[in-house]
Amino acid sequence: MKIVIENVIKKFIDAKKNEVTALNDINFSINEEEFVVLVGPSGCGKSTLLNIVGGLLSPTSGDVYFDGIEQDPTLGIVFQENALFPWRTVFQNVVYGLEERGASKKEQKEIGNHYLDMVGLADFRDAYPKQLSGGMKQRAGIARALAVEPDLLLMDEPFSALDAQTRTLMQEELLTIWNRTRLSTLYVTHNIQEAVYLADRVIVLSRHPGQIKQIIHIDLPKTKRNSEEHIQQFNRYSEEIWELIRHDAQKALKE
Ligand SMILES: Nc1ncnc2c1ncn2[C@@H]1O[C@H](COP(=O)(O)OP(=O)(O)OP(=O)(O)O)[C@@H](O)[C@H]1O
Repeated sequence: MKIVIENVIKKFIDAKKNEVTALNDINFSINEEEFVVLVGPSGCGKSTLLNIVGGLLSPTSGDVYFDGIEQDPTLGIVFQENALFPWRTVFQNVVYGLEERGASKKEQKEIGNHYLDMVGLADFRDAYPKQLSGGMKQRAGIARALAVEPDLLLMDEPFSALDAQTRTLMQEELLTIWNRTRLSTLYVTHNIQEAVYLADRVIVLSRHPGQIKQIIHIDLPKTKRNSEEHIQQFNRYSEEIWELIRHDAQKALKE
C-alpha cells in the first residue's frame, strides 16, 4: 500500500477577495510503514496539505489516492488541540471509532484496552478528559487514532501545546509506539528537531506559494536518535533543514 499525492494545488480566496495559492503542484508518496514529516515556516501550507490527504479539504486540482487497497482507507487523525469528547471516559473516547463502525462490545474492550495499555493509560480508562494532564490527553488521542487500526495515521502538531519536557517524553513514547505499530504516518510540525527525531523522510516546504523545497531521508536508526552515538549526524540534519527554512521563516516574521 502506498499513498500518492499527485499534482496537488490548493487555492483559497483571502479576506480581501484575492486568490492565494496555498499549495502549488505538490507531488510525493508515503510508503507502507513510512513516517513522513512535513516541516516549513508558518503559513507554508502544512496543515492544508495534511487536511487534503485526510480528505477534510478538497484540492483545487490534483489527486490523493491509496494505491494497493480495495476498500475505502481508514484514517486515524490526531490534532494539536485535544479533540476528546469531555462527556466520555478515556476508554469511551478511545473506542469511539470502533463503536461508529459497529464493532461488538467484546471487540471494543479488547482493542480499546490494548491501545490504552500501549499509550500507558490503562489506569485512567474510567477517568474523564478534564482529569488528565495535557500529555495524557494527547496520549488518549493517539490511542483513539490507533484503535481504528488505520491505513494512514495523520498527526497535525500533536505536541505543540505541551511544555518542553512533556513534549520530549511524548516524542520518545511516540517513537516506541510507532516501532510497535509501524503505521504509515504523515506528521506535521514546525519543530526541526522533532522532525529529525521521528521521520524516515522529511519534506521541507517553502511558502508563497507552498511547494516542496527538498525531501531529506533521515538515515539514522529509529531509536534514541539524539543519543551521544548519533548526535553529530542528528545535528547535521537539523542544520541542513534549518538552512532550507531560515530565509522563509525570516520573511514570515516580518509579515
Ligand atoms: N480557509 C482558508 N481561507 C483562506 N486562506 C487560507 C485558509 N486556510 C489556509 N489559508 C492560507 O493558506 C496558507 C497555508 O496555511 P496553513 O495553515 O496550511 O499553513 P501552515 O504551514 O500549517 O501554517 P502554521 O505553521 O502557521 O500552522 C496560508 O497563507 C493561510 O493563510
